[in-house]
Amino acid sequence: MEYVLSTENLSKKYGQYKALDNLSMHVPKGAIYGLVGKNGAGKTTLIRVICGLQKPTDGSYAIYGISGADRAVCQARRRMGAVVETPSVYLDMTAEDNLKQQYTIIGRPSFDGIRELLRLVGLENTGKKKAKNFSLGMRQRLGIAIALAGNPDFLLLDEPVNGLDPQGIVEMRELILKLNRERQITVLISSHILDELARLATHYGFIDNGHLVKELSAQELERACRKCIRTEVSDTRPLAHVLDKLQLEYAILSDTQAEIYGEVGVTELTLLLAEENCSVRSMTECDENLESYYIRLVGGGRNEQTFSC
Ligand SMILES: Nc1ncnc2c1ncn2[C@@H]1O[C@H](COP(=O)(O)OP(=O)(O)OP(=O)(O)O)[C@@H](O)[C@H]1O
Repeated sequence: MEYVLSTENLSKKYGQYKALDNLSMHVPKGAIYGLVGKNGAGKTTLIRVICGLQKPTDGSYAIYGISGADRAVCQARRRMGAVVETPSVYLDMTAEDNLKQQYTIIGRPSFDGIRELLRLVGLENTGKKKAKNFSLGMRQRLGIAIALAGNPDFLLLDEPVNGLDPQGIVEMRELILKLNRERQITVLISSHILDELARLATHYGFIDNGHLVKELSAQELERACRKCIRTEVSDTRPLAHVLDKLQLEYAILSDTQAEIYGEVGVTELTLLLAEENCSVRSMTECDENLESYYIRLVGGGRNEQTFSC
């Protein structure tokens, strides 16, 4: 698999405090990678290191396969755009003038493409309105337009929906999806708003105390969060027989334990098992979502409801 960004045991210390602790992650090309972590987990620090705003204390990272320690990483960074913390927007300028300013800073030879960029982020009708009079959502989208000025194919967004109203959140989501699907831009989004990430992300990295606790694709997460009934019986052989008859999907975990997927009629199953002289010791419904999965990973309980049999 081709990775736009990979890190290997990346560490960043502030004095004795480890903001990043042996963090290893991999962002595949074309992904929308959700970097999930609570406040202070190290998300912004990671993005700042990748952007070259801070030096790592230890470990390594590579952008498009080019090591962060290599001089050529500056070239690789030209393919990156980022909005870190608050977007860097000139508040006394219009959206168009902000983009002209950015074009000049990065040395683009003409202002061609600015109208298109404004259209892309939904700011084409803001005319003479200055950025200081924009809503937070408009300012965020202007920040993204500025980050897109250099035509990057990798975009890093630090908490892009923080503080946005529901309308702003929907607009941001549509913009990110459009950039990813229509312009093939790989996106890394840091967030702790899990519901929103779940609508976008194709891959996830869960960060806690500066360490990447788990990395997986959306499909793998879906499988891990699959609704199931965890069942303990006297013997899983008759259970398997009954489940085959009922055409239910299942996984045998041990001689006495199994997971059953899909809609299970608990009473019917218990009666059929009784006919096979198989007794049910317990049935536990497991129904996870991104939030409960995350809480289980970084400590806390699992979303479970137990039926006593
Ligand atoms: N310049 C700094 N000096 C000392 N400590 C810092 C510095 N920058 C960040 N930290 C600490 O490093 C830890 C990680 O901070 P970071 O901003 O990366 O977290 P985060 O996951 O982005 O959190 P949030 O969601 O609140 O922005 C925090 O405990 C923070 O206090």
